[in-house]
Amino acid sequence: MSSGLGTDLLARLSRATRRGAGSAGEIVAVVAPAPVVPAARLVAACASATPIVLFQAPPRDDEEPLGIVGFGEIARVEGSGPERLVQVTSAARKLFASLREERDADAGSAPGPRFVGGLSFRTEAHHEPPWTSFADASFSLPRWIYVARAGEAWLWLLVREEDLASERSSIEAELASIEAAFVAAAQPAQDAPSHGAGEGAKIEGTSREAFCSLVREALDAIRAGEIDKVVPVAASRVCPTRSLDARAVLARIADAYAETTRFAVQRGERVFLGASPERLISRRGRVLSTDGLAGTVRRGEGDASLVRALLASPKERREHALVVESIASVLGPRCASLDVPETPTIRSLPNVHHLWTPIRGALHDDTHVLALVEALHPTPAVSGTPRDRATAWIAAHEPDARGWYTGAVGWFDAAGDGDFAVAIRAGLVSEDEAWLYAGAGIVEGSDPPAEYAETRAKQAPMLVALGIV
Ligand SMILES: C=C(O[C@@H]1C=C(C(=O)O)C=C[C@H]1O)C(=O)O
Repeated sequence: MSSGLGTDLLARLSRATRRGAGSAGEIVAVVAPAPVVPAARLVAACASATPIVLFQAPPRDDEEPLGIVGFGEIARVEGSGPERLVQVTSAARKLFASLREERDADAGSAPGPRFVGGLSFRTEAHHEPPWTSFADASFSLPRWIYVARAGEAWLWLLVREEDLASERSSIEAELASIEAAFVAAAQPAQDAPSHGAGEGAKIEGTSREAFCSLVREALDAIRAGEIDKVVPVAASRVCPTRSLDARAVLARIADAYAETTRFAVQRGERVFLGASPERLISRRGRVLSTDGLAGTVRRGEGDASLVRALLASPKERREHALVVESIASVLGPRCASLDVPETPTIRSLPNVHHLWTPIRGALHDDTHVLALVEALHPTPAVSGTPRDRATAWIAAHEPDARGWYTGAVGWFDAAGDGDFAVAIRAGLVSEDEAWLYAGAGIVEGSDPPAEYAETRAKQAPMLVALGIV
């Protein structure tokens, strides 16, 4: 590409290393302005640098969209068990302390290096297939970090001081392929004919009858007073008739669901990717925002009356209120002010409408975004109420491992700012299979076949991205 991004970044790296004290263990981070391109398409256009991570937030009324792409890894921090996020926070803090940021004047406002990754729904001693390569919590500090914000973008390159000489040629090769990817990503979207699962692809998994009987068991537990709400999840496995290209699937879901948070985390041969409408938490300094999102209707004919019925349904409103109350009770004590609208509005997506309560607050102190994730996750939107009993019900009754589905995916930086989305409307894609998931909130009055239909509607984004519907 003619922008000279590669030459520019390499020259900055050389200058930075000449300036530096060169202490072993130090990570040098250099940054240069980069072209603004759709983040998911940049991932799709760059096949060579792995693992990949992506976090692409939607434009919201008062905020600029933020696109983050990571290629490769300079470090990975992981945690397991109940302390998983404490472990991640402390390992990340050490890495941030060893990071030396070198910025020229034209990159003074570039958002700094950041970790991107996520966490599973619940902690496990060993994750079951297909989730074996996904730890309880796992975050990448990428070697290459593309950050786009407010019509500007930058590319960071992170190198360990002691590896500079030995890695120079591989860095140059990766940079050449990333430069080529910037050119390709700037072209108008083309629907590659090879993106999908192929003619005759099979889907196997939880049958309608099996899901309905799971819902009936949930209703029994609700009637017995054990729980008020629970969110069972069903899994399906797509067996393609040709090799799947996870990056192409990602580009497709990202284009089709631009109003959602698009994300991807690659571990080994598998990429967990999706388009989530639900924000778990976003923190900038002491300002936080989150979504109460629960209560769903499938879009269809007479859309306006479907919306009115959703807003008027006591059952959907109760299901929604349980989520909002729980979020407010977790965040209330941590906040100097918390704005929780009294009535929900509607969040409309191409496949479904949801009841939505956007919540904003001001923290008392500089609580790290990961501490907020720990406090909020899992919300009753993906587990139920009371939370511990609902989660225990899920562990005892759900037939398939949900892994990171209904966990959270996001990023955090050295200041403890970050954004996390609830990891839904997502699937786990590798060359030879794709696992899709969907859940539905069950409360008293839920109708099993209607809940099953709701899970089908929620799988639409992944099915479209896989070329199945
Ligand atoms: C569990 C899922 O979605 C959640 C459940 C919802 C509901 O039951 O109405 C709505 C939004 C999400 O919080 C899913 O998409 O798999």
